[in-house]
Amino acid sequence: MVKERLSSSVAFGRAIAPLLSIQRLSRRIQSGWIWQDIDFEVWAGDRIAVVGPSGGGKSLLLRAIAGLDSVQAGQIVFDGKPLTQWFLPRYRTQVLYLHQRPALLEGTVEMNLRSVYQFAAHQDKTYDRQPILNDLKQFGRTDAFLERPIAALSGGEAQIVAFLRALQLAPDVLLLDEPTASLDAETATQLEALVERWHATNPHRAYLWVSHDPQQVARISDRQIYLGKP
Ligand SMILES: Nc1ncnc2c1ncn2[C@@H]1O[C@H](COP(=O)(O)OP(=O)(O)OP(=O)(O)O)[C@@H](O)[C@H]1O
Repeated sequence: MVKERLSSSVAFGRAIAPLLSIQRLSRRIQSGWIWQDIDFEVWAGDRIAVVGPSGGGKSLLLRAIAGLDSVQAGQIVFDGKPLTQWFLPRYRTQVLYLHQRPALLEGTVEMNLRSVYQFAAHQDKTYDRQPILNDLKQFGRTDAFLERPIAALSGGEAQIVAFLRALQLAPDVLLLDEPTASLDAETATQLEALVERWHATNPHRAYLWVSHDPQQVARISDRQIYLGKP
């Protein structure tokens, strides 16, 4: 069962076409349908929370939108073009999924930040240290943090690195899967601020954010997509 709650603030000043259109999307696993006939649109500027009980299929929805899992019916249209017609690595630079427990490579923080530029999909971009240093300041960290080995990072620090690695690529849409679930309140607030800054920098941007925390949902979203039993 999917319900969409719209706040009154999202109806005005919109672009003429949605960034993402989710059309009659359905996902089945061995035990049956997780969700069926999901329909909604993501417009430039949207801040959407994906909410509902555990097992409702929130992660599976984000993974499907990211093109990481296949679906049994329906389609996803991004920028006017069905996902099936997108070169997936290119699509995933623009619609970017962030795991709850991000995978980082062995080596230093900076090696991880640089590593994404090796991929063909990012070859039109170059690593820029200064904005990263500015962002790190927000987390109370200096240049020395870039030299830290990944193996020595806390879970929260690893999440910060994953965010910086993703945001430096300037995606259009972020798919955030409980990104602050394992963080202390201060780091969670800082990460929220980082996402808000990324979002506010360009009116073309939007995000879907899975959260179980009603207070966070109120802070970070204008609309909610509910997945689960009615
Ligand atoms: N790859 C998979 N194969 C089969 N079943 C899966 C797979 N991934 C998830 N599931 C099942 O699908 C259901 C929905 O999983 P999902 O992780 O999307 O839920 P969720 O709403 O994100 O839950 P939570 O809030 O606890 O993170 C769960 O019952 C889960 O066990």
